[in-house]
Amino acid sequence: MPVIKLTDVNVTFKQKSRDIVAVQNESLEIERGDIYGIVGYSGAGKSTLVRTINLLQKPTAGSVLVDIENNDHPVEMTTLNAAALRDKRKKIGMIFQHFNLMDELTVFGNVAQPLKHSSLSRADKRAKITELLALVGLGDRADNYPSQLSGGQKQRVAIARALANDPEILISDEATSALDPRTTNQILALLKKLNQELGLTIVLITHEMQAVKEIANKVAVMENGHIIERGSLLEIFTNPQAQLTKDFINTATNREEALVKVKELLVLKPLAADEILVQIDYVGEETAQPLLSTIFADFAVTTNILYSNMEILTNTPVGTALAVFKGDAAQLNAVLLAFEDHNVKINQIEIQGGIA
Ligand SMILES: Nc1ncnc2c1ncn2[C@@H]1O[C@H](COP(=O)(O)OP(=O)(O)OP(=O)(O)O)[C@@H](O)[C@H]1O
Repeated sequence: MPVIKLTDVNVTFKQKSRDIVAVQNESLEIERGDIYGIVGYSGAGKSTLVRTINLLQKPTAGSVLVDIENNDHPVEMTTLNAAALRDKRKKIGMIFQHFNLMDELTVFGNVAQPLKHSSLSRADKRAKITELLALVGLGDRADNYPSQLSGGQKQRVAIARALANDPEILISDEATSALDPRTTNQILALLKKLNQELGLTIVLITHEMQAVKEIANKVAVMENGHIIERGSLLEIFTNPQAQLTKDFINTATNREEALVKVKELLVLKPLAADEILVQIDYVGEETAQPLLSTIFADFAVTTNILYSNMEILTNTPVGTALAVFKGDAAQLNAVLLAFEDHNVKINQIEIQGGIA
């Protein structure tokens, strides 16, 4: 049983002049322990869809099942009364782009907020807050005020606050969008640690595919209120279908940029008649590298690698290389077939103004 199951969720905002359909009959299942990235440009409907999970946004239609207790008895959130909903929401923490801390409270006071009505004793609350601050790396900042903290530290306070009631699910709504790249990576690393150590399910709303690539194991891409593509991180990165998905991936890798540069280079210094430019895409280190290392011995084809990049996505190496192969036509053809036989994607790339 997934921990979150949205079915045919529709959210329509009634405006004076027209209705805005922010989410159009979308369904989404999130498994316990997932870090599920929801990617899309501003206005795609990401926040609206995800906010239906804790009913911060009431769907116009559809079902929102959440199985917080992990007992295969999910709760239909849309049917809960106010008290029951408050109770469930405690188990769904949230963090935001602008942290939403209370400036007049100390770090300790901010993290204490969600525990105001908890049945814990004063001493237990204090111990809990101290433990949470240590967990997010702010053990020595309890008495500071938000104005004394950097953006990354503020987000850590917000994370500690979101964890105060031991949630099962954490919704991160553009939580790293206001941070610089280094701080972003630190916050993402913290989220990953919480996912691994606490078993926290994380829903990561973002317009940055880079963030998704760092920590998510699943991805949904949204556009105009629809999920236009979804899958494992590996599937989405290695075999994107929609143009929008491809665009997002290009922003998170420098593949496209490398190709443009290599093409420019080869216009200036054209390929010889016995040379071809190829793009090699592979998944898993056992695939392309052994082939590349024996091309000369096997086919008398020489290789000049102009660009090569490998990333680890959910523990699997995913690589791209741009290379010039040089040899006689029959041998070049044999090389291309050998790569395909080993499930390595290889494409010959045409160079405008050159012979390829
Ligand atoms: N309370 C609201 N009233 C009216 N329209 C709304 C409301 N909330 C969102 N919308 C509209 O719904 C659409 C989806 O917005 P949503 O915030 O879900 O997008 P998003 O993908 O999360 O983008 P962003 O990252 O900019 O918030 C937009 O057209 C937005 O203007």
